[in-house]
Amino acid sequence: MKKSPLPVQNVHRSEKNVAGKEALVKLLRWHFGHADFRGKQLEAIEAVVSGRDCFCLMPTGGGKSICYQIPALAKPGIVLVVSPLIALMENQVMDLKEKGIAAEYLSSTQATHVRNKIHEDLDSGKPSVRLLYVTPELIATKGFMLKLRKLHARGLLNLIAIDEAHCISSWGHDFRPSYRQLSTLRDSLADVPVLALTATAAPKVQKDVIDSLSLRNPLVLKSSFNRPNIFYEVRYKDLLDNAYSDLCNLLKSCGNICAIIYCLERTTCDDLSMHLSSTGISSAAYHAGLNSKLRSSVLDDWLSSKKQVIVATVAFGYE
Ligand SMILES: Nc1ncnc2c1ncn2[C@@H]1O[C@H](COP(=O)(O)OP(=O)(O)OP(=O)(O)O)[C@@H](O)[C@H]1O
Repeated sequence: MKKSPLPVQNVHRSEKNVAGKEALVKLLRWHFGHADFRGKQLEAIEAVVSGRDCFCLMPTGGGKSICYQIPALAKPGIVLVVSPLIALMENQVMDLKEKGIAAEYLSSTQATHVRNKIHEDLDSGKPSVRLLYVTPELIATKGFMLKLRKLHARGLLNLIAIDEAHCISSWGHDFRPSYRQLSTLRDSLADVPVLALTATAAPKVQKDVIDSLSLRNPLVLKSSFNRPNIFYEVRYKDLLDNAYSDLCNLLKSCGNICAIIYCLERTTCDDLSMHLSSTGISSAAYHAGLNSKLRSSVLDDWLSSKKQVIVATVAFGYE
């Protein structure tokens, strides 16, 4: 069943912080079913809803999306989300739509009629979309920037959220030249608050993100990277009689497993995967030496539990 948006108005006029918080928690519970905000989420949301720029460093899976999804529900207008991956945008938009939240993404992969419909909505007197996901490449086009300016002139642009903001920095591990173009957002849409989100902790990258996006007196939030639900154990390969058997025993002792084993080299992935399969653990290798069709079928098999273990290089996770 689709939920109708809660009629929360003036959350942004939260001189009384408590009332603002209550309304925001209500939105979180109603739309996402979470009991309360986690870590620095509320601080980030309150900052951007009040019009302040924010730089938010949170570990992977820390709950960054809520920091721009709740503001989209708390104020009339549109939140623009810049995201580096079309697959990521598709997933989030699908999830949001299932929750009854009006979200769309614009990408070159969409059919023309789908894109046209979104543009018609944006041009209409009262757009229904609350979250609009786009790639940095689209922001760099003159036509789309003009559209953003028009939305802004009509008072409809609430917030610009830049996901995976470290991609803007050439010091980062995922530098993406088109992210550099995002610096023009501040020139063209000067007073729209910007929320930069990343899980990359290097101080050089953080400074570069803040400078490149010309964030003004941003609230800088850094969450702890300690994940109490994750257990770490180090075993020294040199001290083991047979590292492969040790690994097999460990996997078998875990029962019904779903695992990723990272290796440094492609040949090790192939070799180890073959070894695991020979001992009855269903497994497949994943690395850049395999063509994209095969990689995606390995991924599907793992996601659908047809394969228990993926033995991968860092290619797994980048695509
Ligand atoms: N306040 C909350 N309470 C409970 N669960 C939450 C809360 N906020 C987010 N989550 C859940 O945490 C998970 C991770 O959230 P999300 O995908 O936004 O993280 P992320 O920081 O964007 O991760 P990534 O770095 O992978 O993009 C999701 O399953 C989400 O539903």
